[in-house]
Amino acid sequence: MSASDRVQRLREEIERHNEAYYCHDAPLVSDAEYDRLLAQLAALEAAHPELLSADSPTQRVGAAPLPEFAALAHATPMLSLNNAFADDEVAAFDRRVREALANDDESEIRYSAEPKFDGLAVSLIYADGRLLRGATRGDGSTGEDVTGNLRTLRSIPLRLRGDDWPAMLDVRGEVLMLRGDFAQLNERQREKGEKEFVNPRNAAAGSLRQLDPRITATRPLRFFAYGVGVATGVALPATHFELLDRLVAWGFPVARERRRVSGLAGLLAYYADIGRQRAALPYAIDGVVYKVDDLAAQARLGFVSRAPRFALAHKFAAEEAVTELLEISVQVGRTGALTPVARLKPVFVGGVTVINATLHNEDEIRRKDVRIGDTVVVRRAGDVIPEVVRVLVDQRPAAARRFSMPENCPVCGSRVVRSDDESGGKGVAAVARCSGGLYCPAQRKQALLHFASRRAMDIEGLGDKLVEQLVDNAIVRTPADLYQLGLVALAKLDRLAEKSAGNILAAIEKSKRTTLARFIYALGIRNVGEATARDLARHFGCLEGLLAADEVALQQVPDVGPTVAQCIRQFCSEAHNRTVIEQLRAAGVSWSESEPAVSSAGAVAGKVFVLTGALPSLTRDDAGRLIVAAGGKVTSAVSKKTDFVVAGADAGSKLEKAQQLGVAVLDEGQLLALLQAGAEAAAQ
Ligand SMILES: NC(=O)c1ccc[n+]([C@@H]2O[C@H](COP(=O)([O-])OP(=O)(O)OC[C@H]3O[C@@H](n4cnc5c(N)ncnc54)[C@H](O)[C@@H]3O)[C@@H](O)[C@H]2O)c1
Ligand SMILES: [Zn+2]
Repeated sequence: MSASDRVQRLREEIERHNEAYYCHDAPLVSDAEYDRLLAQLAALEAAHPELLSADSPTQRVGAAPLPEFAALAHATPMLSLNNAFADDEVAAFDRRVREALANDDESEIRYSAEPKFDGLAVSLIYADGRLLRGATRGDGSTGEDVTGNLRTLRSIPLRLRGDDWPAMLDVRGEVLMLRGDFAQLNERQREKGEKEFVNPRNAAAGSLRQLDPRITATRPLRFFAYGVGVATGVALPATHFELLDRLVAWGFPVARERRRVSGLAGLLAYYADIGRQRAALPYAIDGVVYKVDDLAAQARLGFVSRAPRFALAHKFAAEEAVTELLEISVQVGRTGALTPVARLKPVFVGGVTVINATLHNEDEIRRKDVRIGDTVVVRRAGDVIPEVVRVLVDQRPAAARRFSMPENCPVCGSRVVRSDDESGGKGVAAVARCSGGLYCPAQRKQALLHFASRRAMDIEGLGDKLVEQLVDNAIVRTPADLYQLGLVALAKLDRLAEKSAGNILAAIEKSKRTTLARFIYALGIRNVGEATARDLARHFGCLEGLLAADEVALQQVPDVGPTVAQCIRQFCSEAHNRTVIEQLRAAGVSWSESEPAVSSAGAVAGKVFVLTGALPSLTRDDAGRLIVAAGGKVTSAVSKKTDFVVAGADAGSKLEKAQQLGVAVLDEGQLLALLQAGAEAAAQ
């Protein structure tokens, strides 16, 4: 293809993206991809100056205003900024400024440094201190009149404060949406079944460019001022930094993070500092902006076609990039949850090369309609795991394939089951899990630690480090293997002296005598905690009864609902788990078949207790055991069903809740008295 054809193609493609981005607030590609295309075009035009034309996207700002809005001509143009990504580009900028201002090399330039807001630029015209008109940037010389919409923003003063303002003032600044507000807006849009926005910038632009200001009024938009276009009638300060102070005095919000810095070192230090704060800032920024602070010097430096010479945008590495999704594979986590992971064509994003990105779960894949072979937008922000944000559907190849979760665990082959799950703040989502909890290598360490924990089989000394070594050296695969361990194998492990190896073997041996409740709890069945395990043990009396029970039978047990019943059923019907249970029993793990009869006559029997705070002499576990032995029940959350809250020192929200609900509150002494009374009643 000839250079002229390539230039033509690129211009058409870029114009298409400009229209989608600036006119419809719905970009088709990531900013990084767009910037790449623009850089390609600029490079071609530089190599072939004869192809350069004034209407090239490299020479213009933004896009023409939409005809739906009245056009508003800017008295002084609203320009873009020259961009830099690398430090040496910043050094070149600083050098150019010094040369143009004929500074000798000794004195450093003073700059005003500010965050680069990722929103959209507007101009606000004040006449005699009152907001007269407001417009978008448009193509730089003509914008869209959005006065009515801008009036709905609380952060834009309708009247200027003080009385030293210019008779005519053109304030330049950015309209944006705070990240928290953006997330909430998208949540609402999703609930209403309306279009979600790709990012805060597009949400802000789409919200401001509404034909009906009443809609804009419902959108959480903010304004931050960063400059002045025109000011008549009063003398302005000598520096940009002081001009920002003046804007504050007139009632405008400006960036709190702005600083005055000197020379190249000052610029780069500021860039690094804001880069560290970036993820914690309430608004999205895509870099920082450096401006020569001295306003007279700014005027001398002037402008090139589409940007001032006195300013530079130093951008952060793109947090989003576009790449190809080659395959979807499945990872099994410590708790058995299956996570689909996108295998990507390597792409540079957020400062590193990314080859995998999470797809979270099957619902997310369906919601985003991600298919194998798709071109996708990948985001990596801060230290967050890279994720697939969305698909560029118009680039989908015919051969793209849908993904479905495997029926069997890719690690151990056990059946995969789906259950509703609270997944970290994202609400309820159907999570696919491997049901081979006792057998699955992916879940081994977790399962063993739980099995050995104090309230389960109580194997003293079998902690994190040891489990790690036992599993990594393939000495132990399932809890049943623990009972086959010998001194020789154990003593070979790092840092384990013969004596402590002996202690651990003794602890393992001792754990063989247990109770049914502990054993059930030790199995680590999802949603079966200590209290439920106890209820199950009491209800069925023997393990065989539990293993044989169907979901209906399981729901006869107090507090066992459909979800818990289903979890138990799935666990017990997985053949791999049954094998491990048989091996455990064969190794000698045992309990007396009917649990010790519980007293039921006392004041405590059948009552529901919640323990909170530190008791003076009993540990919380001891108190719990005493209550259970007396036939009571211990739960963790206070509700209307709670009979007593036992509160010690530093009791917090649970005590408050009890007081709200009018639940009786006991101290340790009162609890012991109640237990005593219960025991006496039971003895009669
Ligand atoms: N994804 C797409 O399809 C697509 C299409 C077009 C443009 N874009 C993106 O838009 C951007 C280019 O647009 P641009 O020409 O507005 O350039 P720009 O956003 O890189 O820089 C100029 C703008 O910076 C803003 N700004 C923020 N903080 C500022 C501050 N403190 N002082 C001065 N100005 C500040 C102003 O709004 C100004 O108009 C690029 O990031 C590009 O990737 C993307
Ligand atoms: Zn598995």
